[in-house]
Amino acid sequence: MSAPHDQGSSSLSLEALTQLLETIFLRHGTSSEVARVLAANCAGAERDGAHSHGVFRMPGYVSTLQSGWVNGHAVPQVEDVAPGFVRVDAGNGFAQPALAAARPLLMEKARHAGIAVLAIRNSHHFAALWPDVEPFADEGLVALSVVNSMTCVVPHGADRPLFGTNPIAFAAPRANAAPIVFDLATSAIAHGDVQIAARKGEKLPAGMGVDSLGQPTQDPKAILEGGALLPFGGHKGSALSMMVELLAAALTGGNFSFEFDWSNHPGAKTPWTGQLLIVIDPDKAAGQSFAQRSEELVRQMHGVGLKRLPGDRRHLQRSRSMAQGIALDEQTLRQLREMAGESIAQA
Ligand SMILES: NC(=O)C1=CN([C@@H]2O[C@H](COP(=O)(O)OP(=O)(O)OC[C@H]3O[C@@H](n4cnc5c(N)ncnc54)[C@H](OP(=O)(O)O)[C@@H]3O)[C@@H](O)[C@H]2O)C=CC1
Ligand SMILES: O=C(O)C1=NCCCC1
Repeated sequence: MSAPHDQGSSSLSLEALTQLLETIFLRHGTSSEVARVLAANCAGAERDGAHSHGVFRMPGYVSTLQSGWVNGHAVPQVEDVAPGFVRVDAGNGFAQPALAAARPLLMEKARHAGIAVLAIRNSHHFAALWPDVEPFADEGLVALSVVNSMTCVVPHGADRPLFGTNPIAFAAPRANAAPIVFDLATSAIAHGDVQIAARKGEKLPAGMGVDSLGQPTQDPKAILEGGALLPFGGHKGSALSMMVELLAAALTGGNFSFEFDWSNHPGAKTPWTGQLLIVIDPDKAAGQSFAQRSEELVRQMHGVGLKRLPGDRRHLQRSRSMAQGIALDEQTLRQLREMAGESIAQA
C-alpha cells in the first residue's frame, strides 16, 4: 500500500478506521475476538504514524489468512505455570490475541510477586511491538518485550542471513507525562521500511544491507531479492538480536527465525515464532517513586540539550490524528474498502 500523502488523501477517525479493518479481518477468516484485537492494533499504529506496521500490513494479513498459514480462529491456551510465569500456546494464531488472553493473569502476578514473565509460543507477530508494552506503563508498570521474525539478517561476522529483524520494546511510567517507550528493530532498518523504500523507488542510507553476493548495497530491491539486512551497530546489535532469538524462541518454545518453512503457503507473510514479555511492578522494587525518578532522568536529559525522546514523534502524530483524523491516501483507502468488500460506489 502506498504511504500517506502521496496523492489526494482522506481522513478517517480512529473508530472508523478500526471498524474498516475489523471488517477486513472478519471477511478473511478470523474470529470476532481476533478481528477486534488486530484491528485496534493496526489502526493504533497508523494513528501514531508507525507506517511500516499500520495499514501497509493489511494486504499481508489478508494473503496470509488466505494461504492457510495462520489460524485466524485460534483460541489461545493460557497456562499458569509458576508464581511469576504465564505461558500461552497461541495455537498457530496471532500473538496479540494471545497476549490479550493472558494479560489479566500476567498483571495479577506482576502486582503480587513484583515481576512476571509471559512466554507466548506457536504465534505470529506482524505488527509494531510498542502497543504490547505501552498499556502496562499506562498502569504504572515497567514492561519489556522481544519477538523474533524471519531469517533476513546476517549476524555480525557471518556470511549469510540467520536472524530475524527481532525488535525490542520497552515502556516505563513517568510522573507527569505519557510513559517513556522505545521500540526498535535490532536490524539496521525494519524489513517493512525496506519494502516501503522499494515501492517508492528510494535509495537506503549506507550500511543497512547487502545484495545476493554479500556486497554492501543501498538498493532496497537488491536486499529484498536475494540480499539481506545487517544488524544495527555491528556486533552490539547482533548480540541483541541473538538474545531476542534466545528469549523469544528458545525460552518460549517458539520457532527460531530460521526454523519455519512457509514455502508451501504462497502469500504467507507472518513469521511463526514466539514472544516474551517481562512486567515489573516498580513499587515493589525501588522503595521510592519510580515515576518521579523517571521524571528526574528526563529532566536531566533535556537539561543537557536533548530535544526528542523516543516516543515523542509518535505522540505528536497521535495528537494530530486524534484532532484531524488519520490521513490515508485515496488509493490506500480504496484498497482497504475493496478488501472489506465495499463496492466503490458505496465508498
Ligand atoms: N513484528 C515484528 O516481527 C517486527 C516489528 N518491527 C517493528 O518495526 C517498527 C520500526 O522499527 P525501527 O525501524 O527499528 O524503528 P525506528 O528506528 O524508527 O525507531 C526506533 C525507536 O527510536 C525512536 N527514535 C527514532 N529516531 C529518534 C531520534 N532521532 N531521537 C530519539 N528517538 C528516536 C523511535 O521513537 P518514535 O516512535 O517516537 O519515532 C522508536 O522508539 C517497530 O515498531 C518494530 O516493533 C520491526 C521488526 C520486526
Ligand atoms: O518490519 C519487519 O522487520 C517485520 N515486520 C513484521 C514481521 C516481519 C518482520
